[in-house]
Amino acid sequence: MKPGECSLGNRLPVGGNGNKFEFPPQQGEDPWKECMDTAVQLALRAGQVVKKALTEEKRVSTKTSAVDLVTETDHLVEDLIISALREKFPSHRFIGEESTSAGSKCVLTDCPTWIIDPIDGTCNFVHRFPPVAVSIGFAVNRELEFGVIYHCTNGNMYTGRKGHGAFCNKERLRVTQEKAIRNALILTEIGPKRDPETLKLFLGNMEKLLTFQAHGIRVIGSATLALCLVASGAADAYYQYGLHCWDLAAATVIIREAGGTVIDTSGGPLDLMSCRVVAAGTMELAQSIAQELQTIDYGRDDN
Ligand SMILES: O=P([O-])([O-])O[C@@H]1[C@@H](O)[C@H](O)[C@@H](O)[C@H](O)[C@@H]1O
Ligand SMILES: [Mg+2]
Ligand SMILES: [Mg+2]
Repeated sequence: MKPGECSLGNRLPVGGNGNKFEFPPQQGEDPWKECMDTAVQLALRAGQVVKKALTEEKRVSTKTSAVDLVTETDHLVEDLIISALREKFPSHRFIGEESTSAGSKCVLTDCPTWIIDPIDGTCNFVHRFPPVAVSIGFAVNRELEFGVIYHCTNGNMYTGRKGHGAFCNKERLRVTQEKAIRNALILTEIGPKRDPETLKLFLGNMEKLLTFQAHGIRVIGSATLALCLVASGAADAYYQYGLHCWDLAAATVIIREAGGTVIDTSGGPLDLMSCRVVAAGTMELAQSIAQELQTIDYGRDDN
């Protein structure tokens, strides 16, 4: 099988260029429902492991900087999730935060691909600060199909499936309709770089939005949970430089299915691998924020 090609086991793609994933239309079939149900069960199972480990002693290491933390639980949970999925869906592909950090290629092809952050908010996890999540996203033909984000300490299960809405547990999620920075509650995250130039740009972006009389800016330590708060209407927008595809994949589906928009900081379409994002309940607010931001270069996940 050549890179980018993938087989469905007993289901071969129909027509197309052999690389695209097309299913024969089958009445009532919902090709990815089984995958999403599996993701929810795995997020719950992984979330219990994280919750138990939160209060225990941890061995902490660092990755790209002194504040970019990782623990043995991040690795254990990612291995748990990927091994269970690989057993059930052997033809699928996987992008995991810790596998990527260990050298695996971070490449999105047309194949069904799972995009996993085993612990989002590892710094919070190390400090026993509650916002900690397991995030599982899923894409086919490079299109995000569904996202599952489990809040490990309060038990909220956020789900979103393309064309089927977004939920927190059983409650439907809807974004706000706020269009102006001056009335908005905005969330962001700091990212792992702490050099003086980056800090100047990060604080400058915050200062710019505050001079536009934003009601407030909040940093909670978990990009995925902050994006879920936008999807639930508890905040109006989110922006960040320095997050990754595994922070974005699941949450992007959830926000879109809650009626929100997720775009690039340039104001153009979202580029999942670009390590940057603006998300909001309305396109007007997303664009207003994007045009005020100074870019902080974090490279790309797929480089
Ligand atoms: O590493 P992790 O805890 O999964 O994810 C974290 C993100 O949620 C956060 O937005 C970012 O600022 C941190 O640098 C880190 O990437
Ligand atoms: Mg993580
Ligand atoms: Mg993360």
